[in-house]
Order: sequence, then C-alpha cells, then structure tokens
Amino acid sequence: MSINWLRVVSPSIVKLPPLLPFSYSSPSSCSCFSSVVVAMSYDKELTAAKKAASLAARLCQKVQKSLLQSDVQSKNDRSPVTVADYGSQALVSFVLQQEFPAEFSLVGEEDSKDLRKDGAQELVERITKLVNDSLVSDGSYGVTLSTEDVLKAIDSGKSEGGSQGRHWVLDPIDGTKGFLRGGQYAIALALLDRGKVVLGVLACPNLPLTPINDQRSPNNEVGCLFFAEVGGGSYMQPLDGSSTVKVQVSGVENPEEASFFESYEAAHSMHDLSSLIAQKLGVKAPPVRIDSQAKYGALSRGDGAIYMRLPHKGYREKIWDHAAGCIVVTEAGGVVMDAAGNPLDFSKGKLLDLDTGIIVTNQKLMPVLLKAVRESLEEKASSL
Ligand SMILES: Nc1ncnc2c1ncn2[C@@H]1O[C@H](COP(=O)(O)O)[C@@H](O)[C@H]1OP(=O)(O)O
Ligand SMILES: [Mg+2]
Ligand SMILES: [Mg+2]
Ligand SMILES: [Mg+2]
Repeated sequence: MSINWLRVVSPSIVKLPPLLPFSYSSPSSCSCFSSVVVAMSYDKELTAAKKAASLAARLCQKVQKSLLQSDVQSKNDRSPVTVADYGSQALVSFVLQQEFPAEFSLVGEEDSKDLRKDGAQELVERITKLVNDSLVSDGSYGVTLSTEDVLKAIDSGKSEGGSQGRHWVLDPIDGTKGFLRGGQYAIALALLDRGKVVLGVLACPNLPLTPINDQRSPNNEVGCLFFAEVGGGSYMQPLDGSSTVKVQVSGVENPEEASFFESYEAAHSMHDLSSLIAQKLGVKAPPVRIDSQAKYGALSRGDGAIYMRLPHKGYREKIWDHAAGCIVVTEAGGVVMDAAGNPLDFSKGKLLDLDTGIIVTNQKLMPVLLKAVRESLEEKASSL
C-alpha cells in the first residue's frame, strides 16, 4: 500500500505497519487466510479494484439522480435490476480485464440474458452510453465500447469461483432496493485467491462520511470507499479520493451499550428474531436498518457494534453479498461468522453453505452474541 501516514477515525494517529516480508498470521477468524501463509502483496489488484469500484459508483450516482421507472427490470426471481446494475458490472469487468488481461475470472451477480431478448436494444444502448461516458470521464483507456462489447463484459462475470486460482467477486449494486428508494447501496468487489478473500473494496455512494446516528454531526457529506487487503488493515476514504483514514470496529464490551444493524427490508432478514436476540443481550438502542453491505462498512468504522443477518428459511446466501464486507470488517478487527459459529467459506462456488444466518461483531462480543443467537433459534424452533 502506498499510504504512509493516516488519520484514524478515532482521534489518534497511527503509522501503517510495514509490508510483511515473509510470513504472518492473519488476525482473521473469518474468510481470509486463517493459517500462516507466505505473504503475498495484492497492492496492484487493490489499486485496480478501487479504481473500478469508484468509476462504477460514479455511474450509479448518475443513474440514481435521474432514475426512470422504465430503467428497472425484474429478473426471474422478481428481484429488481437496473441499467446501473448492468452498467456497473460492465464497467468493473472491463477495467479489471484491461488491468489483468492474462489472468481474469469474475463471479458477478448479473448476466446479459434479459438484455439479449427482443425489445431490450434501447436499454442496451443506454447502458453502453453510460459505460462509455464513464470511460471518457476517466480517460485511461481511450476506447469506445460497442453494445456487443458491453454485453460481453457483463457476461465475463460467469465464472463459478471455487477453491483454485484467483477470482474476482462482484456485486455491481448490492441493495438494489435501497438504490431504487434513494437509500443505501454498495458496489462490492473482492478478490479470492485459492478460495480465500484477500482483498475487498466497498463503494458506498450514499453513506455519510461521519458516523450515522451521530446527533452532533450534520451528516451532510456522503460517499465512502472502504478497502482492505489481507494482513494490512481496513481503510476508508471519501469517494472523491481525498484523505484516507484507518478504521477499526467498535471496542464496546458491554452488549447493553452496543447498537446493531440489520436489513432495511424485512423480507431479507427476520426482524423478530434479531429483536429477541437483542433483548437477550440487553441491547438498549433500537436497530439501525440500512440496505446493503454499507452495514459492513459502517460496522468496520465503529458506527455500531453488531450486524445480524437472519434470512428467512430457504434463502441461500451468495458470495458477492459478503466477500468484500467480510474482509473490510475482519481487517478492522471484527469477526464474521455464521449462526453456528463457523467462519464463512468462500471456496465452494457462488453460494455460501452456511447455517441459518450471518453475525458480525467485535472479538469480545462474539461469544455472548453467538450464545444469544443459539438460544433464540432454539426458542423460535420450539415455539413453532
Ligand atoms: N429474499 C432475500 N433475502 C435475503 N437477501 C436478499 C433477498 N433478496 C435479495 N437479497 C439480497 O440481499 C442483499 C441486500 O440485503 P440487505 O440490504 O437486506 O442487507 C442484496 O444482496 C440483495 O440482492 P441485490 O444485490 O440484488 O440487492
Ligand atoms: Mg440483485
Ligand atoms: Mg447483493
Ligand atoms: Mg446486486
């Protein structure tokens, strides 16, 4: 990493640790390298990922400003998808392929199937214009993409991932419902190396730069870029590229003083179950409900101490919904686990194979949180 001195979100000043020369133990108990490994630098990949996610964030901001109902489609599972989801995936895919032409594999959420259907031509042209405008504004590549180039770039995200080699993992807009509501959303990009998350970038265009729920700050300025490389800590900078700060999860040890995040959408997470867990823990503050992996970003800088994601029965979690958030929180000193207390395993393809839900907090609170989750799940099961 090229940054030397950084301002920390909590007021002290720290110097970045030097790049580790030979080997280290990851602080992670989560998805990242968990045993002693030969140190590997992913600086070049991180720089490219930050560039790709920032460009995509700008594209999404432009679309969110002028969102037209006709720009919204529905996929087979009836989840919404917009010109910005497609444009973001095309742009990130194109930038990464330019930067790493020799070795490129991308597991992306979207594909071009619906865009190749009759009647979608106008939509494809709008997406292509958005992507080309973004590339012109950046000026790095000096190319104009055709509609077919854009469709191909979207479809480059068809990799299945897995435990071999390197794979980029992309959610071009995480929290499409938040995006449509004018709320929180994130562009989430991570890199897997042999099944482990080794870097992650979360662009959160609508997230305030100052802590959410901070009564003293006006929360006027928005747009955060969180990024982390395995063993290197987590950082945040404004999306406009100015000063970088090192972030750290909340150090709260008393659950009564903790506040917790959960999905805005009740369809995405069982709010009744998280309330029961919070009650058991003695949490006093009401839940903070926001969309997308912006929750991981906010937690990584200590805005809240707990994130509970407890989907309804039958929902299968996708790797692109957690890979970037997981490393950002883990490198900030947090812990990400499933409801059974296992670390998330990103090496099994597109889906996470996990027990019940995902819980995130600091190292001190995890044991009590896990206990409350287990008890609440048992109570819920026995009441059915
Ligand atoms: N029924 C569902 N249950 C849980 N998560 C869902 C469901 N449908 C979509 N999602 C995904 O949940 C994530 C947002 O969750 P939340 O904002 O609640 O944290 C998104 O990745 C969203 O997909 P998408 O990326 O298409 O928006
Ligand atoms: Mg989606
Ligand atoms: Mg998502
Ligand atoms: Mg998405």
